[in-house]
Amino acid sequence: MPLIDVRHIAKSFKVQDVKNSGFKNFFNPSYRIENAVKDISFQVNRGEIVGYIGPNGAGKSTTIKMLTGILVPSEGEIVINGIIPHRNRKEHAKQIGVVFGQRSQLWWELPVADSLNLLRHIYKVSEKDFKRNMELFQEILSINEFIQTPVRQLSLGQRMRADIAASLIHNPRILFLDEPTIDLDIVVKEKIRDFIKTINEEQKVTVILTTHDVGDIEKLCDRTVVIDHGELIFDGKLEQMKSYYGNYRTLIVDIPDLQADLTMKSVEVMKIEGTKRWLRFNKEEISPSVIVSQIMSKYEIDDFTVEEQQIEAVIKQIYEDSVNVKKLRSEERGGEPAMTKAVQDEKRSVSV
Ligand SMILES: Nc1ncnc2c1ncn2[C@@H]1O[C@H](COP(=O)(O)OP(=O)(O)OP(=O)(O)O)[C@@H](O)[C@H]1O
Repeated sequence: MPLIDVRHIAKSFKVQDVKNSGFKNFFNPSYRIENAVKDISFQVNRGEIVGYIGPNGAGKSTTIKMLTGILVPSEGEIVINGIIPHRNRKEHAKQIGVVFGQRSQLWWELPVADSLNLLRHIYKVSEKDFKRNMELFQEILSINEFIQTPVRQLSLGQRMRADIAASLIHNPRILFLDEPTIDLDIVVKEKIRDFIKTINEEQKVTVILTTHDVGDIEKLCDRTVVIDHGELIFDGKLEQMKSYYGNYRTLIVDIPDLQADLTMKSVEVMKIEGTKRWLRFNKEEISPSVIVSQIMSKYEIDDFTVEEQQIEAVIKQIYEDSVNVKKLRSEERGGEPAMTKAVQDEKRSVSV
């Protein structure tokens, strides 16, 4: 049985229509329904680290809030280790740790040590477990450097380390992290990644994290779930994602004629820098040699290279809600769940 079972959840918000929010409509405001999450299902097994990613406004935080019991799904059902989060918040709180990157759960005026001590009493953590956890927090997060400092005086990196420690003080089985490395420098990012990896490997803590950082995904996530406009568009291993989105390549051509018009079917001009142009194409639809010969029939080419699709580029495209993602959603999925498509791709061992 999966540890986290999410079935057909949806979440809608009623929001006031800003277009009609003038004085005339003051006494009679109009509303629209914002469907933040639409029919999302996935399961997570114990010990997995899942990257939950997608462009801004895709519905990531809304999902995390439903998983933690903060929000009640408008439709569908979530069962986590036998508990329905919003129905049994108290019991659920004991089994989860939560970190929202942009908000602290610590007491602003208190030194970190006092906050951790308070949480220890709230959750009734034994002396032995508390001591062991504090040693681990020091070993990987170097928490002693700022343990006596009031939270309001911490740097963002220190605050995040303190928040992560606080979320794990009660040895939860599951950790939800919403943008845990946002705006942090690379040294702190690495510390946090090491820490997540350690608690996952040594204590089998299951982790779901949302992030905009490709490094977090590459270093931590066995599996990625991608959502866009509130819908699940991919669920699988990073490598599967590469082959799923991997039909795209970039041809970099150097054309001295700055006015050259490279409008072509199945080719998209992604970037222009001086005489260089980056042309993205689907290798199933057109080959680079055909593109080059079409260009050469009109213009002189000084140089050209074909770039392989890097995983960073794939993820970047997803974050940027690129044409690529939209195209796959509308043309290739044809209503079929993305996960099925990815698994089929793997079975067919589609080459990248
Ligand atoms: N409380 C709310 N009331 C109304 N609309 C909301 C509320 N919370 C989220 N939304 C809307 O739901 C959609 C999804 O928001 P959500 O914060 O879940 O996205 P996200 O993927 O976490 O985005 P980001 O990466 O920018 O944080 C957005 O259009 C957002 O404006």
